[in-house]
Amino acid sequence: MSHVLLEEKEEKRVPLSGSKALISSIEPILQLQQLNIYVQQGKEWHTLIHDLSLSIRRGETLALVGESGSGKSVTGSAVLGLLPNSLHVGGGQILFQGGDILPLPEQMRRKLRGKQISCVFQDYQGGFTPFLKLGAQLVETIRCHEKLSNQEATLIALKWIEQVGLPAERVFNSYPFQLSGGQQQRVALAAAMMLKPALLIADEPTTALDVLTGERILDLLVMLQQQTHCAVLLISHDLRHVLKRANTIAVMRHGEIVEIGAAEKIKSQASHPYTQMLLKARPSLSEINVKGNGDVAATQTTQLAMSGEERFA
Ligand SMILES: Nc1ncnc2c1ncn2[C@@H]1O[C@H](COP(=O)(O)OP(=O)(O)OP(=O)(O)O)[C@@H](O)[C@H]1O
Repeated sequence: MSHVLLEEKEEKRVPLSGSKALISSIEPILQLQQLNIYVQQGKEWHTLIHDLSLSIRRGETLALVGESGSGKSVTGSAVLGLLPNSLHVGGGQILFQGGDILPLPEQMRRKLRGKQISCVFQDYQGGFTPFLKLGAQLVETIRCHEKLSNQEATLIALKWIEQVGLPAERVFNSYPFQLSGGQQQRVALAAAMMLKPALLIADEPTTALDVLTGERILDLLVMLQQQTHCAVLLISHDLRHVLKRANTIAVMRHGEIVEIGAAEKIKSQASHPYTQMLLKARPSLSEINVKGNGDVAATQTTQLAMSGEERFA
């Protein structure tokens, strides 16, 4: 299918009212159908991802979880069209808004990335140029994809910095190193969402952050997703961390999905022993008592306004 067709479909998108009930009536934004990815070792190709199928609808979050090395990031990279040369998609389809994007030339995949399929990674610093002010970087990204003047792009960038809970003008005029990790991840989220993508791939967006900052970033991600109704592929090694934020959970092990289902069902009736093991793997944040001035329940702490590390000094 052509890129033009993808853009036509993009324009015909119907915004949802936020009701999860509406989700099922809309065609999937992303569908992976029996995806197979191989790695080259010497002269041989070995299977890394085997017959992986999943789908995410508009307004839905699917969490792809599993232990380190299970193939989550490779799957996300395949959707983004960013697989390294040593890895190769050897079968299956990646349907984006109904069309298989695997056969598209790199130039078209690049156009999709950032505009219609965006991403945030664990390494938020890697996403920014260290010696350029953040505002200039956001404006450049916007103008790369939209025919807008500098002034128009600046207004959008300022709006989105504010949207992620940061003081717009100050952050706009800051270098990345002048912000904390949590603040930089907020700006990375603004950058990922400001072009209103149909699909956001969030690959371990909280792993490099402390637990409470990570919780706030995930809450922010959910809030932005509800505003924009994009589909989210949330990649995490921590099942319990994503349970309450995802509609669907897909559990990966050794390159295969071993269990997939509604988050509530996975939580209460996980059938695969590996899923059950992940559920027992570590306590949820709500079960951790944070020691501070007296014991403070972590769930309460996350509801407090941005504080400490995240407050813009
Ligand atoms: N460029 C590469 N060349 C060869 N093998 C790779 C490459 N990238 C990843 N792999 C292999 O693919 C498998 C899946 O890696 P992947 O990064 O997707 O795991 P993951 O589930 O995302 O793990 P983590 O949670 O640690 O990021 C691993 O065995 C890894 O060694």
